[in-house]
Amino acid sequence: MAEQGVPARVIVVGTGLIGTSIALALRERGAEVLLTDRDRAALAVAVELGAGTALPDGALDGPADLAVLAVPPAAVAVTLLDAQKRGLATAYTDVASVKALPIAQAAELGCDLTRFVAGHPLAGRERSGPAAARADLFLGRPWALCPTPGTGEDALAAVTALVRACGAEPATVAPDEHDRAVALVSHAPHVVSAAVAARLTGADGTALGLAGQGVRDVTRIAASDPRLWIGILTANAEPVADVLEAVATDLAVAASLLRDGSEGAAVHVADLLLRGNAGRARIPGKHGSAPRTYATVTVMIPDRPGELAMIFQAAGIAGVNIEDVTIEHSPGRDLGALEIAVAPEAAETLTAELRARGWSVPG
Ligand SMILES: NC(=O)C1=CN([C@@H]2O[C@H](COP(=O)(O)OP(=O)(O)OC[C@H]3O[C@@H](n4cnc5c(N)ncnc54)[C@H](O)[C@@H]3O)[C@@H](O)[C@H]2O)C=CC1
Ligand SMILES: O=C(O)C(=O)Cc1ccc(O)cc1
Repeated sequence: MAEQGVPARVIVVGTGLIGTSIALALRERGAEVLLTDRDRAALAVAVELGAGTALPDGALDGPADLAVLAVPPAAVAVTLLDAQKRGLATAYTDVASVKALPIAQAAELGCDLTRFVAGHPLAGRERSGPAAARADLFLGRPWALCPTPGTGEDALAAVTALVRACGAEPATVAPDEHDRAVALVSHAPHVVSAAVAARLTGADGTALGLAGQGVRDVTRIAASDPRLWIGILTANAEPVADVLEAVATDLAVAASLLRDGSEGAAVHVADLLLRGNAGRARIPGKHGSAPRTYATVTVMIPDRPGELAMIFQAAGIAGVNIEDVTIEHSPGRDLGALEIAVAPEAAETLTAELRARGWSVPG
């Protein structure tokens, strides 16, 4: 039985990364979840993972509390119309990364918008498909909701309950404002990441062998599915183009200043780097809290099975909470530098504990 406040019966249309992650989160809270996808293999994997059971083709014994449309942006409106014609649920939501266009398309198709609340979880991965799904994907993450003036209260309550059941924080925002915001914090960064990664297609072995954590960080999201992303970018074209033009200006100015080579030019390049520091510091920390500065403890780790687990165990014994970790691999060597972010007051305790157990903590 579903836990208190969790929608009892939910239909998920589209069992890819996001649909299956939502389904897994709901199953953990005891909800009944019915799944459907036009790709039979994606549906079969989601069922196999325990995300729910396949939605029968015929009539249901009554509408579900909620149908979640976890399909690409261009498919949201037609999928909503089809689901409403079948009477699948009493309330509907989607998860598309763009909001204004799918809502306008749904209105044009004559969908019942009183029962639809457009949504967008601000959590995801660079991998697609049900195999990459995780029940904890949305924990502590914002989830934008875009009710319109005609949205029914019951529908809003049902979708808000879904968001909370997934462990996320609902954030109400107008569709246009949402699209401008995500152009800045998600869509334009995606194109910039792709542009940097695209330079690597012509890189030789020497350059690739020298690749460190920086280029890995900047290009992580460039590994995403281009078919999904072209749909996102074209559906939010103007706001994304605005941000890209501003970034392009900064880059062009930096390039010409570097060619100039004078001391005055370097000061202007430094100004961009300082603005970068300031912008980065404004990104909220975990669970939307104010950004926090952590201390980094760097420990050299041999590439051996179980090494990381032992370090985490040592931190636990020392009573130190690990906030984040990154591993910097030395190309061609069986050694890596593990950077552990901890509260500044815990850095000394962790360093002493690791050294006492034989690890090398330089500095
Ligand atoms: N990938 C990410 O990190 C995030 C994606 N989103 C949004 O979530 C939605 C789904 O994205 P992903 O799960 O990443 O994609 P995905 O490619 O993993 O899954 C999409 C699924 O929808 C199915 N599908 C496509 N058209 C369909 C239709 N007409 N009827 C039934 N099923 C259909 C596909 O077969 C596929 O299984 C997109 O709208 C995307 O903008 C939102 C937040 C994060
Ligand atoms: O992989 C990541 O870190 C992401 O940022 C994924 C992501 C992709 C699309 C969205 O609409 C929201 C989040």
